[in-house]
Amino acid sequence: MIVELDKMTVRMKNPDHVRGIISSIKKDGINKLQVISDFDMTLSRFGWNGRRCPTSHNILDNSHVITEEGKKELKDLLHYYYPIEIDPNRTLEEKCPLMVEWWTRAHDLLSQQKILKRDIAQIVKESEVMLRDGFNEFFDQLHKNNVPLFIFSAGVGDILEEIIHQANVFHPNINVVSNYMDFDDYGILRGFKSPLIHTYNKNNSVLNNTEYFQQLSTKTSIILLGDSIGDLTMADGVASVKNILKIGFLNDKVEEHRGKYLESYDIVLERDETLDVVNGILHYIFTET
Ligand SMILES: Nc1ccn([C@@H]2O[C@H](COP(=O)(O)O)[C@@H](O)[C@H]2O)c(=O)n1
Repeated sequence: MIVELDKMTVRMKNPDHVRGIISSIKKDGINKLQVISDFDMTLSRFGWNGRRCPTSHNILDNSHVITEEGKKELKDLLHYYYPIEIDPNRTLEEKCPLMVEWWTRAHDLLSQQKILKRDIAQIVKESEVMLRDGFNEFFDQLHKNNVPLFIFSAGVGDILEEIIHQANVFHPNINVVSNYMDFDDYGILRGFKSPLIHTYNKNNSVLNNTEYFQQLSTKTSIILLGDSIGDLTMADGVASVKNILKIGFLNDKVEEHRGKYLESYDIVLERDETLDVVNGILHYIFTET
């Protein structure tokens, strides 16, 4: 029914279950659907031409406005904490305080760098960030069909919004919750607004009374897109979920993480830098039969 599900990059623990959820979403109709997605390494690419693409944090870290010493300190943090973030042998209880430590230290370093609000657009333009192939179709299909897209990101909100704007796909159906920069009256970065969102607290605890989801209480079918085990709780604020299809991009240390991802996500996309499968599913749901 969806040819993209036959791609070599697709793995499913229970293909019949997946087809069942997709059929239920289609049967319940477009009016009941919402998409909840992570940003970094989910809507943006993990790699291109054998090189890692930057996260929204990395875009700032590597930019011309950061001193050489600042760049080194930020890189040292990345090299220390990223392996912890993706370590399958550590528990969430172990990881959470360390993630808070990473984000806090990185945000403090960035806040000492005199970053100007007016430089953000240029910083993004000069970066190597790329949205996944097929992003135009993804954003446009959702917009055209009035399907809300909620982007829940532990990245930097100002940066990811600018990326989406520069790609000309920031449509009115999009809502973002992320870490936003706090600029003073002179437009100089002074800190980051709370609450701090890291990989493993993407749930109700950082959504203001889940006001957004309350407005969307009739949207009982969900397609969830993520690249980390932490992304699986992004839909926890939705009161009445009838159908949920969880699609996970497995980008890094694929063999080591495969088992856990197959247990957790309905569809696992291994080293797939495209949105082909998501677009195929959306196209099937949106096409009248
Ligand atoms: N200082 C930091 C902190 C985090 N990261 C990475 O950004 C990703 C953001 O999370 P999403 O929820 O948007 O996927 C996260 O996976 C961290 O690896 C960073 O690069 N620098």
